[in-house]
Amino acid sequence: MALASGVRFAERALLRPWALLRGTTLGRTEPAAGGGGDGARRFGSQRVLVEPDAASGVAVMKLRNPPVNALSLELLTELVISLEKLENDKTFRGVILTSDCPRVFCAGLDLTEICGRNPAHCAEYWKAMQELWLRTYLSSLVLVAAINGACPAGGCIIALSCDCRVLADNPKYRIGLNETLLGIIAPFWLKDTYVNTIGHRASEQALQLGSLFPPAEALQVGLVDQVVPEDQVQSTALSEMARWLAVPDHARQLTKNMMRKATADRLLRQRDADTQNFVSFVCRDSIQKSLQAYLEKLRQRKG
Ligand SMILES: CCCCCCCCCCC/C=C/C(=O)SCCNC(=O)CCNC(=O)[C@H](O)C(C)(C)COP(=O)(O)OP(=O)(O)OC[C@H]1O[C@@H](n2cnc3c(N)ncnc32)[C@H](O)[C@@H]1OP(=O)(O)O
Repeated sequence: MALASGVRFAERALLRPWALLRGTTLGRTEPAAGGGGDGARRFGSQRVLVEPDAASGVAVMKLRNPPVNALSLELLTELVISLEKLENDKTFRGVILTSDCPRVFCAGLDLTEICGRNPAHCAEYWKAMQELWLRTYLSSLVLVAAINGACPAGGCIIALSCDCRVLADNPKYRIGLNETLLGIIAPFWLKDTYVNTIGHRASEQALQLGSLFPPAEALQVGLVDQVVPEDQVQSTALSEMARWLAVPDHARQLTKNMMRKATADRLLRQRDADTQNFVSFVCRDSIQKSLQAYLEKLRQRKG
């Protein structure tokens, strides 16, 4: 997507979010299969499908950026806008976040967005990543992640930003922050999110080792709240949602804010410096070589 450079992503997203979606179809509304009234209409964009149920106040948001839901700039943008749209519609109190791609929830950062790209592009990309994290982490909605596939790195961060996580019981669906194995370092706000979820010692170990946990271990360490057979992920996510929605919104929202604000504020205070750090780090020759080699390995693994 060719975006004018030099203008901050967040400013543009807040002022004219639709302008970011050149070449996408966000806002399109179409009847859901077998659906009838407004509550069954779905909307969304090319890469984010939203199935709203006005009656229950819950929307299912599906990532569909095949083959692996890598977080491209377009996907990040569309996620932020879809979430904002639901936040602004008082009909909705909860969102179930899941994948429309088989076997993968989200493969994390789209490495092609930071490999062989210029610093301006990397900066724009990183600002979009920050924006998505801030929006999800502080969302007033109840967010439940229905993790129906592999969930490494940036995928794990999206899941950790939700209020609750349900993981399908499949040994291939591993979850965790594996950045060190790519030769990169999770920034402080990813680390903080990890620590807030599984505690300091477990994070220290898992972050350094780049651990990707299979379901039983993910449950044991507290990375996910439930592990269920694959065909029960959605229904369990809905049951969890009902449990969270049974709490009065204002009390739950204020409590969420109390628990998360300090972590988010830490990034808000130094967002530009964090972007600078990211750009200067990923643009180093040595890091570019590591990323290139990792991408190459992924591509060859397939054959
Ligand atoms: C002090 C300074 C501080 C600054 C800090 C800077 C560092 C910032 C760190 C930011 C934190 C976040 C980091 C990340 O998210 S990095 C991405 C990590 N992701 C991974 O390691 C996952 C890699 N992918 C996989 O393991 C598998 O693809 C997966 C298990 C997800 C699915 O396996 P499957 O067998 O189903 O699919 P394939 O492996 O065959 O993949 C299909 C094609 O997709 C391409 N692919 C996969 N992952 C990515 C990706 N993340 N980005 C881009 N492309 C990806 C893969 O190459 C295949 O492509 P081809 O079809 O062309 O072969």
